[in-house]
Amino acid sequence: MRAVAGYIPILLDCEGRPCLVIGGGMIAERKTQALLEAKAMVTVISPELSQGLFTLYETNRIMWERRVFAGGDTQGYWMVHATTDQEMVNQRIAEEANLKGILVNVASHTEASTFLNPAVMRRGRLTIAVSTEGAGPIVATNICKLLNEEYGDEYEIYLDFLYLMRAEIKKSVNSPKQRHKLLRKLTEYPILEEIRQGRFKAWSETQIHLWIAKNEED
Ligand SMILES: C[C@@]1(CC(=O)O)c2cc3[nH]c(cc4nc(cc5[nH]c(cc(n2)[C@H]1CCC(=O)O)[C@@](C)(CC(=O)O)[C@@H]5CCC(=O)O)C(CC(=O)O)=C4CCC(=O)O)c(CCC(=O)O)c3CC(=O)O
Ligand SMILES: NC(=O)C1=CN([C@@H]2O[C@H](COP(=O)(O)OP(=O)(O)OC[C@H]3O[C@@H](n4cnc5c(N)ncnc54)[C@H](O)[C@@H]3O)[C@@H](O)[C@H]2O)C=CC1
Repeated sequence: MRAVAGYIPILLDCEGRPCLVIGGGMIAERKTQALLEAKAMVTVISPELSQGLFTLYETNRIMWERRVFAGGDTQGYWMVHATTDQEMVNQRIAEEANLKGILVNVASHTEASTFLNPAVMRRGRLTIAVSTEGAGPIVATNICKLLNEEYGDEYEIYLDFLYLMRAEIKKSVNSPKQRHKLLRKLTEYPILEEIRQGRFKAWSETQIHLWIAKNEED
């Protein structure tokens, strides 16, 4: 058994990157959907496709090579998902990708993967990813459902506000020490409460600069 906590959670920028999904069933469809949401360029290799994948192919959202996996197929890809129902094939895909240093996820065999897909919940700029390191994917999904109730729509508005303020502070305050002070102060400001109570109005540019000027002096 693998020791626990052997993974580093990271967020990957997949935009425009060539990703390969091998297999065309429901699991391939789920992994493809996630890749498309992250704006990846997806190719599927499989003799057949699920209805959902076929629709994506017909609408030119993915490329499809209608055949079984062959040695060398992973060449040139940035990331690979092995999702066939043939464990031996999935293992071969993993070995090949590993030799080439390509990120690989094996749906049928956690230990053969170089990365795992956590359960995910999103609220605008907030992403919460939950992993059980493969022990219980359904438990991970259930924890996400609980978090989904805890972190409501107010976080979307709140993080958009923080994003804007952070960008302004980075632009107009040169000293790193001052920037840190301001960014810390900003998170102490009761914006979330204001949003929850329906009292929050987006700050104008003048308001933002006044706040920066006032808090820089303190
Ligand atoms: C290691 C990991 C690798 C990976 O796929 O990245 C993995 C591995 C395996 N899953 C298996 C089974 C199931 N997985 C799900 C569901 C999900 N699985 C996901 C992730 C992960 N699954 C990664 C670790 C996550 C973590 O850290 O906890 C989710 C969270 C995200 C996603 O898939 O993107 C997604 C939620 C979908 C959603 O929320 O919609 C269901 C339920 C369902 O499908 O409804 C079942 C059936 C019930 C059961 O078996 O528990 C099997 C056995 C296969 C077999 O029996 O042959 C293996 C292989 C093994 O155990 O070795
Ligand atoms: N990680 C996860 O979240 C989960 C993983 N699984 C695992 O994922 C596997 C796939 O699940 P499903 O999509 O439901 O299976 P499925 O049977 O619906 O789809 C398998 C697909 O692989 C294709 N295929 C078979 N041999 C191939 C080859 N040599 N080359 C290319 N494509 C090939 C088939 O044509 C089919 O499209 C399961 O066998 C299971 O081990 C299952 C549930 C959840």
